[in-house]
Amino acid sequence: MTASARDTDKAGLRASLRASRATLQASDREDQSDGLRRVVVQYLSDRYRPAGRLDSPLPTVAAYLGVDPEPATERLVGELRRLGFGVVVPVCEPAYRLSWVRWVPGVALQRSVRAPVQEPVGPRLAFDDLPDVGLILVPALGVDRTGNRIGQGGGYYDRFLADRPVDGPGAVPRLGMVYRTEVLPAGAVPSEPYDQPLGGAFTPDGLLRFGTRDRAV
Ligand SMILES: Nc1nc2c(c(=O)[nH]1)N(C=O)[C@@H](CNc1ccc(C(=O)N[C@@H](CCC(=O)O)C(=O)O)cc1)CN2
Ligand SMILES: Nc1ncnc2c1ncn2[C@@H]1O[C@H](COP(=O)(O)OP(=O)(O)OP(=O)(O)O)[C@@H](O)[C@H]1O
Repeated sequence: MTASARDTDKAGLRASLRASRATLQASDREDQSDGLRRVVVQYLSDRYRPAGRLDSPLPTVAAYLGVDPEPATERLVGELRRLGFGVVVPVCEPAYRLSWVRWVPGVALQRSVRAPVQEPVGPRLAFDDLPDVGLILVPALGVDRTGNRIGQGGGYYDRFLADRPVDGPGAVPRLGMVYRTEVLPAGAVPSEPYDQPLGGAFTPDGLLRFGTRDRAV
């Protein structure tokens, strides 16, 4: 298949995932967002607060601020801060690049000039200048069981993740967050060479691990 045929496939899949996301009832989205919050907090607590290690420093989570009808993340980021994790969220920069701003409860938000998302006001940091990021939460419209992801179509996360190792020492787990109907069969998301695979994805039912490679999760 040619690259342009795959682009058309991707556009069709993106439209259909957007349409089905839009049909989820608000109460269902809230329930699933609450499930996602618990699953992510459990994952981070298991990893960074195992019994007997109550005083180790906690890392920063590269999160994002979900906008309806995305899974809501406001309670999640609030809970992460209360637990002592750092939280940063992305800011859309020119040329589909991301910078990162610290999120704290009550921080002023403004709408991005580049995408229909909310961004905190504050100093913009390059990812490599963030100390100790332990998890990258990746927004997605859908993921397939090989770890291919389809997002909103800007290519922001593909460019960002391309600069970072998916496995080996120093790899930070990059895990999607989707509603339970958005986990698709292997191969359902058309993949281009620039598409960056995910090590797994959170759903309201738990963390799914993807791929035969030794991706960080
Ligand atoms: N909450 C959130 N923040 C994020 C992302 C995301 O997917 N979710 N991004 C992930 O990269 C970046 C922003 N990229 C985005 C690009 C487009 C749209 C979007 O919704 N666009 C139009 C669709 C236009 C069309 O039909 O083609 C829209 O739905 O109104 C959203 C985010 C950075 N921050
Ligand atoms: N590493 C890269 N370098 C240059 N262009 C890229 C790179 N990654 C992706 N792109 C471009 O970005 C465009 C959008 O990619 P894609 O459809 O995979 O976005 P997406 O993953 O759905 O979006 P997002 O990451 O913003 O949620 C593609 O047309 C591609 O040309």
